[in-house]
Amino acid sequence: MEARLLTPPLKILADENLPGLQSLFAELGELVTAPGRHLGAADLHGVDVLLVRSVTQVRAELLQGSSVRFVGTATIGTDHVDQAYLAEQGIAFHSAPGCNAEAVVDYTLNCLWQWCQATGRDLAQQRVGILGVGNVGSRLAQRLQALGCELGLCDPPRQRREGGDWQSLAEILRESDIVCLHTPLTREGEDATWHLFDEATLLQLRPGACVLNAGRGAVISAEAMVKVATARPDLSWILDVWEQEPQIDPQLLSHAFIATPHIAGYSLEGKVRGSWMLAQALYAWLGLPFNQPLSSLLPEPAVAAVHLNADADPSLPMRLIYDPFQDDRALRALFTRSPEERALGFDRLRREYPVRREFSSLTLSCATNQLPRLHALGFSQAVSSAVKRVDV
Ligand SMILES: NC(=O)c1ccc[n+]([C@@H]2O[C@H](COP(=O)([O-])OP(=O)(O)OC[C@H]3O[C@@H](n4cnc5c(N)ncnc54)[C@H](O)[C@@H]3O)[C@@H](O)[C@H]2O)c1
Ligand SMILES: O=C(O)[C@H](O)[C@H](O)COP(=O)(O)O
Repeated sequence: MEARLLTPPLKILADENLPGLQSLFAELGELVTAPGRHLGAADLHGVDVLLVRSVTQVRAELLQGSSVRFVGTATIGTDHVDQAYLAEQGIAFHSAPGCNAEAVVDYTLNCLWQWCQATGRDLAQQRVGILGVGNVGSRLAQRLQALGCELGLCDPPRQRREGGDWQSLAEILRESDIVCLHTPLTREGEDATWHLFDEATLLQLRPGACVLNAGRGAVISAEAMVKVATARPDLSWILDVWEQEPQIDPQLLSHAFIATPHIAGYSLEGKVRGSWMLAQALYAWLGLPFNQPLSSLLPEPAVAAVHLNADADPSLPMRLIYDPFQDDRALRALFTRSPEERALGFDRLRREYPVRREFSSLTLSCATNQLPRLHALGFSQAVSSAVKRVDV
């Protein structure tokens, strides 16, 4: 148990891209915001609590000699934080496990649906291999299974802990039409994922397969991916994360079927839930009650209910919520510019990301027999007369 050394008023430094800051943290003291990518030791003068996103490297170089006692990251991934150093220094650390997992699943289903449409496939008929079956992977498995997809699951740490029916990476590569990567980025130990997909691994993909990476870029070697994509034009790539963000290899981008700027988890719900989970953790650490419900931070969605007519395209509600090609076009448009401008543009696209709601924010009714399939995709079912309905 960590000693609680702090009592309000506190000085809190937070990434300017965390939503809900005023409402969640302002009463604890002085709240200062800054762009996270370039935070340096000089910014931490007198700071007690540091709240970051994945773009801030939280390591000894940043924290040495600082007054910070609590670090929170409003993200699922924690590879940007040296947790061993924090523990050694007695600095409390909290992340936001699962905060944007639903958003990543929405993104993944939407992109896979688009890929199937473009290549004349039926998503329900595909065999999907999922690598990393945690908060994201297990939700994805549930929704794909409800759609009727055949699944292969690979998660060696869970396999060792729980036993049961799992596949090896080699089996996933050999048997899957679609391979989805949802592992953390780790560099040490028997499950290390850094460059887990090198040239030899990628060459084992079955003909015509699609790889989707919404985990961390460096789980696939970018160099190997360019080589294999060039040699194997039968393969498709859906990439939300990139080795060396915010720099992206233009060659790799040119091979991607869908390319997005690390926004798979960027639903409004996901981002707000991240901040809210940090507030819960900080209040608990301070020994203070925290009573703010998550719902108080979320506005009503612009469209809360949709009725699909008999001839409506069943992918319509997915596209209504989110069109990955909009993000894809915005990212590719940066590539007429210099490398420096592209990197700045990558961060700008993320900073100014438009409001995107989760599938579950939309209640569907339907005049066709598509309803069970749409509900399996994650849309809500109950139709209340109180919600605004749009007929399409
Ligand atoms: N693109 C985005 O916007 C976005 C959003 C959220 C999370 N992420 C990334 O996705 C990752 C997964 O998220 P999550 O919430 O499911 O995390 P999680 O920790 O709940 O699950 C990760 C799973 O991967 C498994 N795993 C670890 N090493 C593995 C290996 N070598 N092979 C197969 N499985 C392995 C773990 O056992 C665990 O079950 C995060 O660590 C984060 O880096 C990206
Ligand atoms: O790990 C996560 O939660 C996601 O990758 C998250 O969406 C990262 O977003 P960022 O913190 O870079 O804004």
